[in-house]
Amino acid sequence: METDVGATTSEEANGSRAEKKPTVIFVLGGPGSGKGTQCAYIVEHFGFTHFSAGDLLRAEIKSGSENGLMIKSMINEGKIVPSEVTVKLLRQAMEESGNDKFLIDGFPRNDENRAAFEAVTGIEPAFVLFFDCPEEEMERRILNRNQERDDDNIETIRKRFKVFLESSLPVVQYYESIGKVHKIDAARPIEEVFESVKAVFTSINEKDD
Ligand SMILES: Nc1ncnc2c1ncn2[C@@H]1O[C@H](COP(=O)(O)OP(=O)(O)O)[C@@H](O)[C@H]1O
Ligand SMILES: Nc1ccn([C@@H]2O[C@H](COP(=O)(O)OP(=O)(O)O)[C@@H](O)[C@H]2O)c(=O)n1
Ligand SMILES: [Mg+2]
Repeated sequence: METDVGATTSEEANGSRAEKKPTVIFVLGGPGSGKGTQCAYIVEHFGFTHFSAGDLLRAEIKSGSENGLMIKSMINEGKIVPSEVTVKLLRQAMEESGNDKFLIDGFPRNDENRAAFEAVTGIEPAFVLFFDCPEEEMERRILNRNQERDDDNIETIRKRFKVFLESSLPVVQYYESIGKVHKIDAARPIEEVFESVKAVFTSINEKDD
């Protein structure tokens, strides 16, 4: 029987009314698979705010932060920066954005990243987009990328591929095991890849209606 009409909930009464958690989609795939490129299109069409973990780390180096040198040397070695640093940057960026729908690209890159984000934010991704692309194609794309990144040289690229296989693919496999992965064939022209991406977002929106 409904007897509490007009009453405050216990959450309101103690001042800690739970806010709705933001929607987060993780965008994963090897280096050069097209994560950043596709995120730009998703933002245009579906109103998400996009954060690239790599971009946030590069901005942190530029800002002259005390972690800058450590981050720079890890990126140049293709290694994964400790989650403490990356999760803090992501959380700050999300808070400052004012939006509640996020595409997080290039994160989580290992199990430590995944567990730390969940522990700190309490957020689990709505789903995960995984851009599947052969290494030769990713290598070709990175070597043509022209973003003047210190890590876009053949020696570091090979290290990044190794880290991707050893540490990042297991995260994708974890999300696959709980049915959250939408795998996209990323070895096609940009527009064709986006057609598949669009189909994923459209079907999710329809489910919500
Ligand atoms: N489907 C595609 N076909 C060919 N080149 C692509 C495709 N998607 C992205 N690129 C190009 O490949 C490079 C890497 O793409 P980017 O989006 O930066 O990948 P990631 O963020 O996964 O490393 C960029 O120069 C981009 O313009
Ligand atoms: N979650 C993350 C993401 C990136 N990084 C670092 O940043 C580098 C570049 O990441 P990125 O996502 O910009 O690279 P791409 O996959 O876009 O080529 C990685 O090789 C790591 O050294 C990290 O340590 N942790
Ligand atoms: Mg990128």
